[in-house]
Amino acid sequence: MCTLQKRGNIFILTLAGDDQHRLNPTLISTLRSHLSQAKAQSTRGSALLTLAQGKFFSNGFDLDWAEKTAGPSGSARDKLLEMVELFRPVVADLMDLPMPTVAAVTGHAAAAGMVLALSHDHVLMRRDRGIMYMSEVDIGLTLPDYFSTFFRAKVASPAARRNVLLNGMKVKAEDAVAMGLIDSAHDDGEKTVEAAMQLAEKLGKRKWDGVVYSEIRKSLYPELCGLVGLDGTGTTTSRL
Ligand SMILES: CCCCCCCCCCCCC/C=C/C(=O)SCCNC(=O)CCNC(=O)[C@H](O)C(C)(C)COP(=O)(O)OP(=O)(O)OC[C@H]1O[C@@H](n2cnc3c(N)ncnc32)[C@H](O)[C@@H]1OP(=O)(O)O
Repeated sequence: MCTLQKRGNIFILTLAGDDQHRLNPTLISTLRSHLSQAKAQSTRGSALLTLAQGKFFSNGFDLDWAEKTAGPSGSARDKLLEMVELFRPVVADLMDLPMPTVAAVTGHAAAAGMVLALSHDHVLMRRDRGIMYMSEVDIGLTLPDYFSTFFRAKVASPAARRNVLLNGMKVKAEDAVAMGLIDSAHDDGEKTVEAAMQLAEKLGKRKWDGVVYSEIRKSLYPELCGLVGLDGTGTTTSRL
C-alpha cells in the first residue's frame, strides 16, 4: 500500500506497512496515481519525498504474485514481464515529474525496488540497516532494457555497475555513497527521513519552474527517456 500526503509544499509518498513493498500491479497502479496527483497539484516550490515504513524500502517485483496468477496456461515469466512493462511508466513518471524528487531509503531496496529509489534526483539512505541489491544475476533473471540503460545513465562508474549488476553486490549505505549510487548515509531511518525532508524543503525554496526542471532532468538521460516513452530532448518552454 502507499499513501500520498502534503506537508507544506512537500508531497510525501509513503510505502506504508511493514511488508516488503513488493511492486505488483496493485502497488504500481497506486504509485502512478499518486505521482499523477502530485504532478497535477504541483506549483513552484513543490518537491517529492518518497520513504517507506518497515524493514524494506521495496524488495522488487512481486514474484509470488507472478507465480500465483500464472495459472495452468500462462507462465510466471509472462506475469513477471507484465510487471516489467507496468513499472516502465513509473520510471517515466519520476523522470517527468515537475519538481525535485528525494528518496529516503529507510530499508532494503532490491532489484526494481532499487530502480525505484534511484529514479529520484537525490537518494539518502540509512547506514545501520538495509542494503541496495540488484538480485537478478543471483536469481537467474536478465535485465529489462530500461534497467540496463538506467544504470548506464545513473551510475557513472563502470566498476560500480559491474559490482552491482554482475557481482550481485549487497551495498550498504556508506559503500553506496563511495560508489556514487547515492548522495548520503545517515545513522538510522528517522535521521534519514529528517535529512531528506530538510533537503526537499531546501530544494522547494528555490521555487523553480517545474516544467523547466523536468525538461532539464530529461535532457540528462535522453536514452533512458526514450526507452520509457518520454521525449528526452530537453526542449523547454523557455521564455527566451
Ligand atoms: C536466459 C533466460 C533468462 C530468463 C529471463 C526472464 C526475463 C523476465 C523479466 C526479468 C525481469 C528482471 C527484473 C527483475 C526485477 C525484480 O524486482 S525481480 C524481484 C527481485 N527481488 C528479490 O530478488 C528479493 C531480493 N531480496 C533479498 O534477497 C533479501 O530480502 C535481502 C534484501 C537480501 C534482505 O534479506 P534479509 O535476510 O531479510 O536481510 P536482513 O535480515 O535485514 O539483513 C541480512 C543481514 O545483514 C545485516 N544487515 C542488513 N543491513 C545491514 C547494514 N546496513 N549494515 C550492517 N548489517 C546489515 C542484518 O543485520 C542481517 O545480518 P544477520 O542478522 O547477522 O543475519
